[in-house]
Amino acid sequence: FSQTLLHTVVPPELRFAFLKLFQRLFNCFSSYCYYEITEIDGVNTNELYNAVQLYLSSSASSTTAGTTSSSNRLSLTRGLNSSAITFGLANNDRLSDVFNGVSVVWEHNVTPRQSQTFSWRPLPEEKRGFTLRINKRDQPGILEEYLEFITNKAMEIRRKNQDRLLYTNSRGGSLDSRGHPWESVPFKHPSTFDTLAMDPIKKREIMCDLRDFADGQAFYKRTGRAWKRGYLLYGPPGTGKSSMIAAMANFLGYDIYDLELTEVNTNSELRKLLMKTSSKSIIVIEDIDCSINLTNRKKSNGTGARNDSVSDTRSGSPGIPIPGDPDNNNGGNNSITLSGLLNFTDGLWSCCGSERIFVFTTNHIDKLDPALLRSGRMDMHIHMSYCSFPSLKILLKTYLGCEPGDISPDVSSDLAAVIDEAEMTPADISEVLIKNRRDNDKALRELLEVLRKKKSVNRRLRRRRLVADVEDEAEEKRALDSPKEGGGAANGGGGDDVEVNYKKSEEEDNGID
Ligand SMILES: Nc1ncnc2c1ncn2[C@@H]1O[C@H](COP(=O)(O)OP(=O)(O)OP(=O)(O)O)[C@@H](O)[C@H]1O
Ligand SMILES: [Mg+2]
Repeated sequence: FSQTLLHTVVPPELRFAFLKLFQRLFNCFSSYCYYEITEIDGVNTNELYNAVQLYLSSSASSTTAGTTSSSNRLSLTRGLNSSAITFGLANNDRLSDVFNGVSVVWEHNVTPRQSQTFSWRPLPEEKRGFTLRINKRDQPGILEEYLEFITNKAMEIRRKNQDRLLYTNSRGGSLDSRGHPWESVPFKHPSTFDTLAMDPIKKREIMCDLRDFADGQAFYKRTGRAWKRGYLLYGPPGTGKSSMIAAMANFLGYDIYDLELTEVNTNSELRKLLMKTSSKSIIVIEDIDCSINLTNRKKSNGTGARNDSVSDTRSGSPGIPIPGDPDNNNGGNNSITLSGLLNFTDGLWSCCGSERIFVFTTNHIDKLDPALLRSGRMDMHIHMSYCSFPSLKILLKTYLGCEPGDISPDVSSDLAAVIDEAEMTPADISEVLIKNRRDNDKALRELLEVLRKKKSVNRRLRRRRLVADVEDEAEEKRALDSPKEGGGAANGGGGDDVEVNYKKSEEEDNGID
């Protein structure tokens, strides 16, 4: 009505000035402030617009129950790499929100773009934006805090909606068209802490540790520590180390960077890879003992003068330069070193992002340099062990749907009696269960049989090892005593030992089997 009046009464040349005056008057008497957040800011996409859209989508989805939206028409979208559908305000719809006790109103404005002005990239046909209305008396205190809250919330929603990504550096040092050294695929591993077979107490401890880490921003800031954490997973093949990493990523909603160390040529390449990782991610180096030679940090450049206090003195392995050694400048080396790796996890560069978890896995913890194992470097050492009875119960539930009450007490106690000595990995046991998953009784029978067989094989092996050890010991004694008189007595003693141990273990075996 006002516009029609304006057009009829005011001559065209005065209209603009009149409109401005009217707006000023309106602003003087209005008790609200209005903020425009447009989709395109000049030629760039306005990140704040996307954040507001996502934030309002979470409120809008709850308005289907009719709480704050002024209409019941919502737009639905599904983004790239996302399995979730987001709700949004439809064109020119309004939504009220309350933050820290202050009410605000959002309006989504969509108007056709009038004429296609010159631009380096095609602009959308519609002009989109949000208008935020805040009461003038509330505005000074709330605005900044509210927008930061929206940005953080949007990030959280984006992470929750977006499928995890699995990155790899398997292209070697080459970069993709965007100059990125990592390649990514959607990460769809279904392993979770529910399906992971391990001691429930240990599992809860790990989950609490991860939760504390993810919620610990204030703690890490207060204590002056970099917001990162290291886990070393060790144990025989097939005990669930990789499954644990997938479960961690799914639990926290983090991406995974699977670092193939054999594809990295230099320390600086390693640093570049680190710089290109994002926050909220798990950086994984699998089978770290096989990736590079990480054993000896003794000087290798021929001088032999200096020995690092944490070095492993095993002989035979080629040396790795010592960090900070003036004779041995790592920066110029064209190979990756242990010090480079330690800087990667621990040094100043490791803090170029935040909220990151480092996970190393190995089948042979004894092969690792003590420097890697030192506390503070790998914060938690997690032993993935052979299947125990509590772990077996989880596998039976996952694969056969058997609750503990579904298994007869006899079978249950038979399984409990053999499982530890059978030393079977969860991977081996799951194979037996998968094969017989259509018939629970058959699966349990076969499992018991396999476990018993494995147990007696283990016993025989142990017995043989014991005999061999005692014989070796006796042999050594004989060699030492041979120049002296009376060596025969020592020999005789050693021989008796063998006999006694042999008999004892045979009796044990017969008794149980
Ligand atoms: N603890 C476990 N809980 C549930 N499933 C497991 C567990 N351990 C192994 N599995 C099963 O066995 C398969 C192999 O396990 P996984 O790859 O996690 O073992 P790993 O310890 O990483 O072995 P490797 O040392 O050879 O890399 C998985 O697909 C998984 O289904
Ligand atoms: Mg693995």
